[in-house]
Amino acid sequence: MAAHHAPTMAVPTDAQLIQAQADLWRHSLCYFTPMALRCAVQLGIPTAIHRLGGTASLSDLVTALSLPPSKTPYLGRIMRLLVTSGVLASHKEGIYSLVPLSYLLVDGVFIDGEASQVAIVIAATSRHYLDAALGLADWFKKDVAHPLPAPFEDVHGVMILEESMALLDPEADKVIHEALAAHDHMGIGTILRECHDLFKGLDSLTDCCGGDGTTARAIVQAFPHIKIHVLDLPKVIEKAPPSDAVNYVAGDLFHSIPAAQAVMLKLVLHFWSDEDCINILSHCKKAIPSREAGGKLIIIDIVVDPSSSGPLLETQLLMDVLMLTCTRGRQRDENDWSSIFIKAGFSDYKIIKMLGARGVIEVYP
Ligand SMILES: C[S@@+](CC[C@H](N)C(=O)[O-])C[C@H]1O[C@@H](n2cnc3c(N)ncnc32)[C@H](O)[C@@H]1O
Ligand SMILES: COc1c(-c2ccc(O)c(O)c2)oc2cc(O)cc(O)c2c1=O
Repeated sequence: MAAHHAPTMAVPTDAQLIQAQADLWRHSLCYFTPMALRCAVQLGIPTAIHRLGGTASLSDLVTALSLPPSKTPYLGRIMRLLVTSGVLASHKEGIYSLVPLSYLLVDGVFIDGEASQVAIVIAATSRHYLDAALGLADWFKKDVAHPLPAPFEDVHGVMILEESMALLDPEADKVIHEALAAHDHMGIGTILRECHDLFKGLDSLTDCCGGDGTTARAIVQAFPHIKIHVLDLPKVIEKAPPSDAVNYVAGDLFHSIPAAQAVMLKLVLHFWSDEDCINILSHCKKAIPSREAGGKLIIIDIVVDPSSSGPLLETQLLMDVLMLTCTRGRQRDENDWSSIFIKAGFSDYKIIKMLGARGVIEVYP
């Protein structure tokens, strides 16, 4: 006879049902917020508000953006959603202004030498990402052999950031690379200001997977005596802007990492599986001297704080599901980090600072 289990939850009250229905609508429809954001960015609304002196009415925007005046009330409805979700501000009815988030979406605004973050919005709301996310349930049902392809690969037949993506859809590939650069480049200025001691006393540093050297050039500008090697794939190094300040090395981090007093992995490990990370970290260990000689790894990556709550944790978890959907990597909490450091042969680590969703970690041999 089947066992009867007591219901785990009492039947909701009418008040709870009314609230639950509203919450369900919000959870099912909240994807319209990024869609409204995409629409605003594609129309150029943040740039128009900035050029209009920081505030704009609906009719100012319609004129500045050459939209048909008949669309004014519809634009007002999109703007209302963007104000409610904190993307724009409206201190006076019908007058809109920028907040720091929308300031990041103004054309021609440079923060720490980096251009706007528009590409992040365009890539994250693009058909390729949405198709991959729509394929999640099918992906879960498939029992695929190791290495497990990400849903993005499952749906599109190529891994994100893989060269063949450019053959499949050159425009999408360009947007994804621009999003990667926008995501990764922003923040080195803050790191240099907030974690000055991180690089103090170093005579050499390898920026492992340092891309086109943007981060390395910022570090060497602040610490001119540090000799910096930038390791990345040959196709990336070939296109890097020439610089006397950094030594570009075309190679593969799974094979060899240029020796230095410290090796930095900034926004690299979240792309890779635990197994790959342990392999990468073991190579890094061979590239640095002992702790006594000042050897260390510098890891800048998300450190999920499961004990926190609110928008920061939600951001970290959304970034984790982005990684699940598009890569073979994941975002890690302190226990996850500690476990891969130990498995790669390191003796100790210290989380130097949390900068928003990201953490700055020193790892010692
Ligand atoms: C997420 S980006 C790193 C961002 C960069 N550290 C920064 O802070 O701007 C990842 C980089 O890893 C590089 N990469 C991927 N596979 C690699 C490999 N096997 N060896 C070396 N570099 C690799 C990519 O070309 C890309 O530039
Ligand atoms: C291109 O992928 C996107 C990343 C990303 C992927 C892999 C990495 O190793 C990274 O360091 C970054 O990150 C973001 C972050 C966003 O907020 C929005 C995005 O669209 C993306 C990417 O598309």
